[in-house]
Amino acid sequence: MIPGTDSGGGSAGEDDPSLAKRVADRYLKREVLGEGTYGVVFKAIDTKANRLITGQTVAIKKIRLGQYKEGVNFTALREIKLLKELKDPNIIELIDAFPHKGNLHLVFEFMESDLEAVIRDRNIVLSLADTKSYLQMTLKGLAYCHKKWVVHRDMKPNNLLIASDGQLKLADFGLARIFGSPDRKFTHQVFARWYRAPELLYGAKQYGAGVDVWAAGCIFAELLLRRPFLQGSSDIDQLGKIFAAFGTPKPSRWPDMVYLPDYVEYQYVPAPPLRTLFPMASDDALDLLSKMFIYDPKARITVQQALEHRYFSSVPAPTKPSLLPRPPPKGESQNQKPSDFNPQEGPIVLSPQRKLRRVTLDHDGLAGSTFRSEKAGENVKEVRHMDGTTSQSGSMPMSIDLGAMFGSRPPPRPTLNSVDRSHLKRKLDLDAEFDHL
Ligand SMILES: Nc1ncnc2c1ncn2[C@@H]1O[C@H](COP(=O)(O)OP(=O)(O)OP(=O)(O)O)[C@@H](O)[C@H]1O
Repeated sequence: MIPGTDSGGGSAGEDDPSLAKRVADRYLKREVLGEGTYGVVFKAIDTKANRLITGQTVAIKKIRLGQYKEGVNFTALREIKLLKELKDPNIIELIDAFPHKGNLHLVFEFMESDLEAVIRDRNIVLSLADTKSYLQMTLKGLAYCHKKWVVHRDMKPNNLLIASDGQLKLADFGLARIFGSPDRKFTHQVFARWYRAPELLYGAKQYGAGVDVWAAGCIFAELLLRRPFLQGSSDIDQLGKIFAAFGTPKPSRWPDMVYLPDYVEYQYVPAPPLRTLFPMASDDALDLLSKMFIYDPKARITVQQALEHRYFSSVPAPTKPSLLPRPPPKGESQNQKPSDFNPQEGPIVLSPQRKLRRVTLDHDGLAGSTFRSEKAGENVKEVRHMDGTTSQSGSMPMSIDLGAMFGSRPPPRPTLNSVDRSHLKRKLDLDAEFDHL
């Protein structure tokens, strides 16, 4: 137990404000590391890690409680206590959690880098053994949590953090469940869609560990391709991209599909050979990928089965974590990511006519019309069809041109600098606020 905090099993300072202040005093705030879906993250020094070690670097995620104020004390803190009990080499350790000044502070072990930085770093060459190692650590972390009945639901490469010893650790476990589905208007969530399983995209309310397997499959694919695999610009487009890659599912292949809340029928397209999408992958890698991308979540491979797949026992053996190639630690390269996002680049939207209810024009300076999907209320710039035509509503072509889907260079991820300067402003404001801790 942490000195100066309660010993009764509750989160530190949960019901005693002076105790919360004492806990907050324990952490010396350093720079802002970034801002995510749930709040801003700071680097901090733990001045009282334990009697022997002081000055341990930690990362503190400060979660704005605003909208959760009513319910967070009981449900969320109880869930967070459960997260504190998750201890595994491939799970980021939640060291402490305490409320302070209306915010919830989650204290994590500090991590030097993340998998997104590895994938994006063009100076890094990833061998087959390196890819195998990163995937294996991802699956091991998932296997531990699934055994404890915790589903991540928000797996993506920037949630896979990398420690100084090369160990990959899953972060943000359980936060989606505790704090609800994040608001998709945040840029972060736009990317989360690329890793979302088809059952989630079809609006499944009840889902299982299979959503994490699908996301891990997307991450595996991204490691092989060195770019995000299925980059949908809306939920509808995401399903279109998935079906273009793996063929439109027939109800015989996924019987529960037609009962999902947002189910719509897509025109049938056959699956191209997987090998055409991953020309460099080994046969074992392709076999595992195909099992992680099975449509019916009940038939999809489990994480444990994936770990036992022959891909992991065949040569080459996974690289030892300490020998894995890594980008420079945070701070050295973090803020120098090139901005290559082009907001003028319209997404390709493949959407069944039935999905469309309303199409509005907007005039915010970016080219094209605004597409509003009935399901998610998402606005998408310009509806551009596979044949190069554009339209505002109605008769959308149902043909899928794989060349258009996979041939062209995908739009790169936006960076903070290029798309959302207001985030930066908010970060700085919060930075000042944290000084009062
Ligand atoms: N334990 C940690 N150690 C070091 N840096 C961290 C840690 N946790 C988060 N960060 C960094 O803080 C920033 C914000 O992280 P956060 O997890 O809140 O959002 P994100 O991963 O960027 O997006 P999302 O919330 O959508 O997952 C990121 O740059 C992330 O790498």
